[in-house]
Amino acid sequence: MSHDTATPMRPRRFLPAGPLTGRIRVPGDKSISHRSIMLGALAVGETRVTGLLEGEDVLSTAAAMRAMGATVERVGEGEWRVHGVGVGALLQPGGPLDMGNSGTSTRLLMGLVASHPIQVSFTGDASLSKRPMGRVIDPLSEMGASFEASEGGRLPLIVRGASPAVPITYRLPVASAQVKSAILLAALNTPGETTVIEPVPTRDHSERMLKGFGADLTVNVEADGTRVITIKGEAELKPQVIDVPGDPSSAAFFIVAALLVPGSEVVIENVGLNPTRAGLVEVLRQMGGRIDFLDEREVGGEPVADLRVKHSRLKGVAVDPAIAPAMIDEFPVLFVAAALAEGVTVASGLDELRVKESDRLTAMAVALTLAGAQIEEREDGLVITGTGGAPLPGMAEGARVTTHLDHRIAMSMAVAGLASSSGVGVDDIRPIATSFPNFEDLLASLAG
Ligand SMILES: O=C(O)C1=C[C@@H](OP(=O)(O)O)[C@@H](O)[C@H](O)C1
Ligand SMILES: C=C(OP(=O)(O)O)C(=O)O
Repeated sequence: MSHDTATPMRPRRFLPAGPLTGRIRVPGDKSISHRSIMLGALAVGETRVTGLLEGEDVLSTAAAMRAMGATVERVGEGEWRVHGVGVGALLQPGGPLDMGNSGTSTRLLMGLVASHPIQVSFTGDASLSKRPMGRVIDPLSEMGASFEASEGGRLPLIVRGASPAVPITYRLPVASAQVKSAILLAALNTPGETTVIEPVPTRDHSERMLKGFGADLTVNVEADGTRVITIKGEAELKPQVIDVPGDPSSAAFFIVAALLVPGSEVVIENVGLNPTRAGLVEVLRQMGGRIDFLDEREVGGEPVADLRVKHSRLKGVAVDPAIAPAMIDEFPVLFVAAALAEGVTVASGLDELRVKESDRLTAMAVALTLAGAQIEEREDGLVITGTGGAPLPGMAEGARVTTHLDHRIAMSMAVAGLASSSGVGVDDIRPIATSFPNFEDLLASLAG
């Protein structure tokens, strides 16, 4: 769904809150939800999914897989059934695929299409149309696919799949799970063995799920931590039953809100804690955040726990750049936590944040400054001097921060509003529905 034309902007002011208390459950993990539908659509037979995130990004993936021949049906809240067409049997869609705001849908589906004998045109909203696709065009071209992209390798673009595609060995030049996954998905319908070399580990849901669906995939970790992922092509995927764990990237907003608002104590149930995703909790604990894991268990092949979070006095830290991939989507809300900590937080090595739904370094530097925080923007990160626990001043009535069609900026600044003296105005909360449709309801339930 595209926000730029479909409905008018929805501004909202987020006011200071009293203690946040209670138990909540956040929606299913967005990365795992996308992959459940894509892999289900390639398996022959019925894949059953519970806990699927019904956000706009995942609905874009569902619509695209339907357009390419799969049956993708909602049978209840978060409960979906997918009947796949089989690897190699995707159909040419009748028209362009609208990817809305979703980078994951676009890049992973470009990979799938690249090794099928079809031609597909991809479009997206104003935010997605600014994001770089060259990073997937390069390896997929080596595999034999051809592309007609807009200037700078951007959407709208056309992919012409290769049949047969050519297996490659590719060393990732950027730490990106989307690029890795695009190549692995293309490899499913490519004869021979395709190898992706990952010098810096990124989220490994594709590897876990491809193995779960029966693909022949191996991961070797070298002495320096480099991961070498090899997958055999012309795979036959078997349908699965998948229970999607709660999204740690969505839980992040409530973790930080509970840490910042005095008197808060919140339990967030069923949060995915895959080590390639759990960086935020580690950094917040280093800052002095009181976050306990209750009832640690496994859901859908992923580690999960209930998180108990209590208001805490946070201290600034130098964030180790090596942890960035394990919390890449959580930096905007970490910056909010840092703005109320005691002392200075330095976050660096974050060039990738400039090519997300917005330039998240500039967007957060500008927004937090408007809310009264002390921020220095650097080329690859931010330096934030915290208030020492005092609320942010907030903003005058009628003033609004710009979210640039970026859900994570909107939700991060909502949290800043709760932890402010006079509230924070957000210019547009529509994008929140891309990843977290019931964010406002859960916030209201905790604020009593
Ligand atoms: O593979 C995925 O599901 C994702 C990978 C990350 O993107 P990059 O691969 O661009 O880092 C992340 O930011 C995005 O929200 C989801
Ligand atoms: C970067 C994100 O998503 P995507 O790349 O799928 O648009 C995100 O959800 O923060």
